Amino acid sequence: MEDTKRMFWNEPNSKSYGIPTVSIPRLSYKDPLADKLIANMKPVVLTDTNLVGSAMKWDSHYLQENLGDSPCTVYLSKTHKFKYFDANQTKKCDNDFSPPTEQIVMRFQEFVKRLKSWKEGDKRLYMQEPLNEKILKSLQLVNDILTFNWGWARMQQKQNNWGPLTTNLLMISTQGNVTPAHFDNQHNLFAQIYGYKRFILFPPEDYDKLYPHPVWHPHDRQSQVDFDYPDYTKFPKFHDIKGHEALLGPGDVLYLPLYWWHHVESLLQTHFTISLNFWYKAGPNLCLSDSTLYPLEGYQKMAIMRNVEKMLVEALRDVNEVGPLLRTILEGRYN
Ligand SMILES: CCC[C@@H](CC(=O)O)C(=O)C(=O)O
Ligand SMILES: [Zn+2]
Repeated sequence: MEDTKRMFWNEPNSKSYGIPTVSIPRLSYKDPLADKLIANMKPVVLTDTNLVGSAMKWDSHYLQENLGDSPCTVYLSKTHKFKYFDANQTKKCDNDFSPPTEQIVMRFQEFVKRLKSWKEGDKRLYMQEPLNEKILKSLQLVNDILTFNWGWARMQQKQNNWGPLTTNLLMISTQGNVTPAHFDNQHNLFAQIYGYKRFILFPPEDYDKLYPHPVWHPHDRQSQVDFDYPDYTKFPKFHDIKGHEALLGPGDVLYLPLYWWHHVESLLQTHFTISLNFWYKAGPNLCLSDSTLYPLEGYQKMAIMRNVEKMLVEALRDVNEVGPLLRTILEGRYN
């Protein structure tokens, strides 16, 4: 197994996918440029927000003490990839969809036990559980959460017109796990608590280079391109992709704008990584109105493309008719 590990990972413990990247700016949250980047929906790493300062003591022992018998959702994968899928969308796939990961619920203490004994070659583990009353039984943990830097988070939410906070997802991943390239339709303040994660981001307008699965597919919002073995015949434009890269360590917060693609991996410096995200719904500026500025931004065009695709699936009923109809509109008229 050792060789496999070496094959995939070169120093410093991260894969090289052969994708040219530029660094995402790392700024103090006090730097006016930081707020400017966030206002313009550009990614930025903030180094000193203290957003989850009270969680910096969260290690497996502390969390076991405070989450012990709480049920938590754990994904298992035979590979290092944890590609999200919506189990409710498999019916349109006439059973040729095989889930790439297993989802099980186990007591947190059981998860920690398996995490600690995990070794290369075992099924990989990825615990992903929203912080809510279901698992928050310890006053100590509730107090930690109450002492997050909510003032700063709320100020960002307000001044950037984000919608409501929907989720704080607690993530605990075995080293080397990868969340393949996808986008979310929420703004994200991603806080790294323990260990290191490497992000490669792509702007919304790279939609054509990342070939997302169709909107009706269980892997909606996920790129079809396997970054380890890209199929350049099927996905030729992936050749021209350029990324924005950031290495996140304990205390760092990445502002990951709505609809920005991201590929995320837990590095090998530590046996596991701990992260907590803050997902905010999109604000009203996603809807077109009299005050909309033209030309439209990449994320606005992405929303339009998704709405058109969804409308066609709805209207035609048969997903196999969507392509031919779009080609009829396009060929000889718009190309
Ligand atoms: C389930 C969420 C996974 C996370 C990426 C990662 O840390 O592996 C992500 O994609 C996000 O926070 O949006
Ligand atoms: Zn995501």
